[in-house]
Amino acid sequence: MSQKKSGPIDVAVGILMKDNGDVLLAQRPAGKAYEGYWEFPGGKVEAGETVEEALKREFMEELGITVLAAEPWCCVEHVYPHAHVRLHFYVSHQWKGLPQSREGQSFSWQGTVRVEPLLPATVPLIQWLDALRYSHSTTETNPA
Ligand SMILES: Nc1nc2c([nH]c(=O)n2[C@H]2C[C@H](O)[C@@H](COP(=O)(O)OP(=O)(O)OP(=O)(O)O)O2)c(=O)[nH]1
Repeated sequence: MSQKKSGPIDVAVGILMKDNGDVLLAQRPAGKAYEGYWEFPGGKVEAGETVEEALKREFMEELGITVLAAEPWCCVEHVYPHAHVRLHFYVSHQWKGLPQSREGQSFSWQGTVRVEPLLPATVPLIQWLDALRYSHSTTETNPA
């Protein structure tokens, strides 16, 4: 008999932020729930992985990017018709590589976020981003 995991599914989500405050968004590919919606890149944490390991794996798989450092930012739970998710948002100012579309998705660097629709659980995060932008020191170097 197959066993279904009860409780929320953990998802690692990364916000790459340039020194000018732009953040990278991705469009969900065809065939996934909420296809065509915009989100921050990331994906489900697999068994035996930490959230940070999942984040690094997803960024390499989806974008070909090496995340060099990322800070946990906030955690949001949301119940969709398809899943109950617990989203672990990380912010990274340090990464290596340029985003490549390895799974056919579109990407966009956004200052004021204008892409839509956004995944419902991600919408509130957009307002909170401004606080982050203003708190980040602009003295750090950004390789991307
Ligand atoms: N990556 C990401 N997922 C989000 C965000 N907001 C949000 O509600 N989610 C939800 C949508 C999905 O239900 C879940 C992510 O699961 P997913 O199916 O995209 O993950 P995955 O890439 O591991 O996909 P798969 O291997 O199962 O195909 O988290 C967000 O900003 N980024």
